[in-house]
Amino acid sequence: MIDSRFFRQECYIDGAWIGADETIPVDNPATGEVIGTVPKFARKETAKAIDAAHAAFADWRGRPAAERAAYCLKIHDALMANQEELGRLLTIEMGKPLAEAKGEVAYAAAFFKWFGEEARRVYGDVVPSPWADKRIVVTKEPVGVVGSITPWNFPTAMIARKAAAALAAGCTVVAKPASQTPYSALAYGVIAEEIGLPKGVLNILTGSAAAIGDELCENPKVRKITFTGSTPVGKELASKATKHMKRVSMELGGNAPFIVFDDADLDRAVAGAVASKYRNSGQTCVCSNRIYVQAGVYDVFAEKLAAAAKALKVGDGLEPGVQQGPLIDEAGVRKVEEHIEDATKKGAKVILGGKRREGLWFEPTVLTGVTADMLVAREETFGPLAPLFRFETEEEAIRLANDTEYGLAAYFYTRDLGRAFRVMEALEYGIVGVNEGIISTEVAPFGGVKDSGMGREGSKYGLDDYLNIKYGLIGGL
Ligand SMILES: NC(=O)C1=CN([C@@H]2O[C@H](COP(=O)(O)OP(=O)(O)OC[C@H]3O[C@@H](n4cnc5c(N)ncnc54)[C@H](OP(=O)(O)O)[C@@H]3O)[C@@H](O)[C@H]2O)C=CC1
Ligand SMILES: O=C(O)CCCC(=O)O
Repeated sequence: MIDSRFFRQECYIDGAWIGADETIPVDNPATGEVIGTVPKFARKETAKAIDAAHAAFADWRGRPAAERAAYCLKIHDALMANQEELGRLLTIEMGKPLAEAKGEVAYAAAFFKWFGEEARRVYGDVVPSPWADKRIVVTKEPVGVVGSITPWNFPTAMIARKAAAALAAGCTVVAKPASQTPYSALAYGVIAEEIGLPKGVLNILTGSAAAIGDELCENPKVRKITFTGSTPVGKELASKATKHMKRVSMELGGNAPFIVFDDADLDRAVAGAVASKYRNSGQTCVCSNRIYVQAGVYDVFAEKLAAAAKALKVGDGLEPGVQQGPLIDEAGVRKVEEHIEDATKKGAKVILGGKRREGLWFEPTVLTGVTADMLVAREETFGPLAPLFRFETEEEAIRLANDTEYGLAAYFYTRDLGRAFRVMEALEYGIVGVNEGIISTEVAPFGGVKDSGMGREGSKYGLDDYLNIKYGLIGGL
């Protein structure tokens, strides 16, 4: 049992906490211990939450933007005031090191601040009219009830990216977190209660993913589906959402290339690769998945990366100084093993790590001699495995980097300004880090192209995903 007022084992629907007979156990990936349960709700309870959000919508959208902004800022303040406690809860259910978990809480809070500020800047337009006696007015309106489904790897921040934009825009929300990490999400219910957010504006429910997903997609009162998670589930949800022509935002899988050119600042590239690859033990959709290194610096880069990765401290995320927590579950560990096994069978060499440790930990791993025919070139590993591919020319690097159905984040390192622009423009990705391994910030648009999804989160563009445009023609002047 976790000693925290944020630890709630019931769902938050229409401003009330509701339990269930049927529950889902939740464990701590570092210890394997069951830390609690959450309700296993299905369609009926989801419909109830949707009704609550629908009933709350008219009042919420009608409030002045400044009032909605004030609530967002209160959520920001509550997250920051409880950063340590919420960070611990996140580490216990998800496994990431406490420093990263606290960083995630601050990252989540930043979205509430950003969108709270943006709420007051939802401008419209007056379009020059082609008629002397008519005027054209364009306004923006909240889309309505939003159904949000989020993954386990950023249980606090992924809800924030969606709910902050939705609430600021005037939408109400029904949020379904991942079953493996529900408590960080339910903590928003405690915050909503404490700051007096009107009931029904934010509802959080746990349970059967398929049943909740179906109700969110098929219930016509929901006007938008926003999802972060795997590409197959995202495609399924997007296709179901077409039944009622709902708006959709999809933040899906990635297969990020990380390119190191001969002219790169190698130490900077190594630091960027470590940050990008091993953040959250490799469990992010923007983690570099394929590291392409130009032939002239391949060996020295491999050596430096292995040395840096070797220094990472692996252990329970609550232990001071730990930088690599456990993976989320056994399937996650098996996927890393499978990628290593496949690569070594086809000729790759393990120069660091390569093995799991007792429990769900995996050693930070570096592979050399990796080629395009290996599994790791095509699939997202979602673990602490850095595969190094060798390339000769800029054209080859771009071709290899783009040779994937994904298009979320890409990274490259060069000191040549012309190359920086050329390669940035040639990469078919929604996000490109040039001489930078960490690209996330609430002020920039996060999102992908191709099978990595559609829509943008964060930034001034992030609000548009929650707004409909209305054109008014006023005649008879
Ligand atoms: N883009 C990203 O950030 C992420 C990408 N991934 C990728 O996906 C792989 C699998 O991870 P996984 O957690 O299984 O990702 P999923 O896409 O399965 O899960 C993400 C969210 O979707 C829910 N969900 C699952 N199935 C359905 C469904 N049929 N209808 C509605 N909602 C559903 C999950 O609920 P529940 O937890 O209850 O099953 C969870 O809340 C990872 O290894 C990684 O490659 C994973 C997480 C995040
Ligand atoms: O993995 C994800 O789904 C999101 C990555 C977190 C971020 O950097 O915003």
